[in-house]
Amino acid sequence: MQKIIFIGAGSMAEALIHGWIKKNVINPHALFISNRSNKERLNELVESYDVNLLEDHTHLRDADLVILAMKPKDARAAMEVIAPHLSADTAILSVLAGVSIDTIEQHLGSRPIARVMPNTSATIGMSASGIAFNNHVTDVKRALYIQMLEAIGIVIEVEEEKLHAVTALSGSGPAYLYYLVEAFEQAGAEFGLSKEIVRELMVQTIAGSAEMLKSGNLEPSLLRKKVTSPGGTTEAGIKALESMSFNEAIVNCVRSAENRSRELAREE
Ligand SMILES: NC(=O)C1=CN([C@@H]2O[C@H](COP(=O)(O)OP(=O)(O)OC[C@H]3O[C@@H](n4cnc5c(N)ncnc54)[C@H](OP(=O)(O)O)[C@@H]3O)[C@@H](O)[C@H]2O)C=CC1
Ligand SMILES: O=C(O)[C@@H]1CCC=N1
Repeated sequence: MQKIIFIGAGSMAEALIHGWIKKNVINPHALFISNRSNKERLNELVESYDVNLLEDHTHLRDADLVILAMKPKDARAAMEVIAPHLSADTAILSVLAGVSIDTIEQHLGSRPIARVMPNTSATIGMSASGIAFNNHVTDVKRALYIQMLEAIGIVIEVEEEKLHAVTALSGSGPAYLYYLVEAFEQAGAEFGLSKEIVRELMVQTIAGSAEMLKSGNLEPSLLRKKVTSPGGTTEAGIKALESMSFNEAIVNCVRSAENRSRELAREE
């Protein structure tokens, strides 16, 4: 593709740009970026990635793909600005949480639309992405978009309705895990371990556990059992988690995020 235009140049847009350039999936010169007003941010990205500034919206006319990467609350205003400049068949790829394909079609007309829910690990090519398409996306384009996303992580095609859950799980998921590491660092400090030491130990523990889950086909409950010596330290720790309704807390976390995604869809 010769011309991919980002409408929105924040955290998620940069994660995609960084990952695609780092993995040589897309030539930086094929990427054009725009945002609402933060020119300094645009200049920073042009400097960092050698991408192009979208000079004005007339350049949207010959775009191969337009990527919507603004916050859901800003989507309506953004789409109203770009709508007049799109060609009839310009494809849209939206990373917006909650905002449905139907809503995008209401603002941008009937056209090929893909909804993707990636996460910021796209930065290092380790995203977990859910994707859904409308029926105007040809099989060739579906394969192309999936290939672009597979270059920066895993991609799972789902029904659009399931993207609420995907957003709540893997879209927001990195933040839950970062929060967990913050708690481990806080706990380690009580025993005189520096943040750096705890960080190194726990990052390796998380990475190793992830690899154990990926490499074997053992259930997490069995892997957990293999760690939990009867009457040992792990059992004591798990009991403390159970006493604080840890499992319920995680389920409620995901429920709340999934519900928020549905609210975002209604707010549009
Ligand atoms: N962050 C994440 O981990 C993930 C985010 N997402 C989704 O990605 C989208 C962006 O999130 P995130 O990158 O975190 O948000 P940021 O706040 O970091 O970035 C939002 C960007 O949108 C721009 N913007 C706002 N209004 C307009 C407009 N009218 N026209 C053009 N650009 C506009 C902002 O420009 P300016 O700064 O000039 O106002 C900014 O560049 C959201 O919809 C979110 O749901 C999806 C998966 C993961
Ligand atoms: O917090 C949010 O709404 C966005 C979508 C998933 C991750 N960040």
